[in-house]
Amino acid sequence: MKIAVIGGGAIGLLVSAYLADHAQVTLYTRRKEQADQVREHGITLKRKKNVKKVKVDAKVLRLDEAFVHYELIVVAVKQYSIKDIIPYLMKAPKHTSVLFLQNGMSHVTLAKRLPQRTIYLGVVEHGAMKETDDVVTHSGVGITRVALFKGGDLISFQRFHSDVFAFMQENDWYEMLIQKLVVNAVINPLTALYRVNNGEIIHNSYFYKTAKAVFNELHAVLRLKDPTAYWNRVVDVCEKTAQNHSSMRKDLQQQRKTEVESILGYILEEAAKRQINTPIIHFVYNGILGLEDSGSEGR
Ligand SMILES: NC(=O)C1=CN([C@@H]2O[C@H](COP(=O)(O)OP(=O)(O)OC[C@H]3O[C@@H](n4cnc5c(N)ncnc54)[C@H](OP(=O)(O)O)[C@@H]3O)[C@@H](O)[C@H]2O)C=CC1
Ligand SMILES: CC(C)(CO)C(=O)C(=O)O
Repeated sequence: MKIAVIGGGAIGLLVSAYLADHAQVTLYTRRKEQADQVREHGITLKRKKNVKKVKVDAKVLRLDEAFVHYELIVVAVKQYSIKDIIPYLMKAPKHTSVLFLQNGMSHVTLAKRLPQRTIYLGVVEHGAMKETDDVVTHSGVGITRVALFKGGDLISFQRFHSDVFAFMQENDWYEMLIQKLVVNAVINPLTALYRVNNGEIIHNSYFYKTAKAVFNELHAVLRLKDPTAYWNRVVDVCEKTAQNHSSMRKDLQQQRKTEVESILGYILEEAAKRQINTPIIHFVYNGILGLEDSGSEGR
């Protein structure tokens, strides 16, 4: 089986390295230097004390790429880069399946426009850190959940399964994405604003109150079926990743754009449609955009 992975960031490198055990993987990068590096040296995958070099082909993503030989294209760029990838996917064959692996919700609208018959949405519960263009650290072992978004179910993701890189097939893509969205909407912006590790959100009683207030607004907007279960999931992720910096905190520390638009921005759009007041989410959202704009967290 031939698989194309678009985006040589933390998740693109991680997924390419693990899928290469089961398939012929080509990584499509934005920069030529990275494609050359990966083609020449492979991907170095680090997990605890294990270091493994994996051979993976790599190319620069170009508009004349037709993706004709691939059964699956995995999209592993950030939410805000998806719009740049769409023109490439529009040219890919209709019979090639596409899997999106983003946090947040904005990609769902864009995915609807694609000509491909089969589209999957995925949620990555691993932690990954890109060290250099060809080195990735698997910093937290979790699972990857995959749900069919449209079309006939053509790929069994179980075939890519391994002990430390497991896949779980889900039935309801919306429920799967919303579960992750709620976790990211509470933890990521607050840890980034307060400049704390994930655990502090529940261990500091003042931050806990704000987290609960954000959650209550999320619940009002999304009308969560079982709010206690959703809240318990937020607490559980804070416990399990207590020492970690959230991705939004890291993005601000490194003066990069965050994914706040596709996380809180999505919630605010839904709130506006349903005419629900969400002052706390507005406050947090503007705080993140303000920090992004001033680049002040990096100092
Ligand atoms: N990292 C993690 O632990 C987790 C991440 N996720 C989600 O996975 C998604 C990807 O995140 P992550 O891998 O961390 O992000 P990164 O920022 O590490 O990687 C994004 C990659 O996309 C590449 N890219 C951007 N535009 C293009 C383009 N036009 N063509 C080809 N490549 C392009 C970038 O290239 P360049 O380097 O040249 O800019 C970069 O290598 C996000 O939605 C994130 O929320 C989910 C769970 C965990
Ligand atoms: C689960 C969590 C909050 C872990 O840090 C995450 O997905 C992120 O940081 O984006």
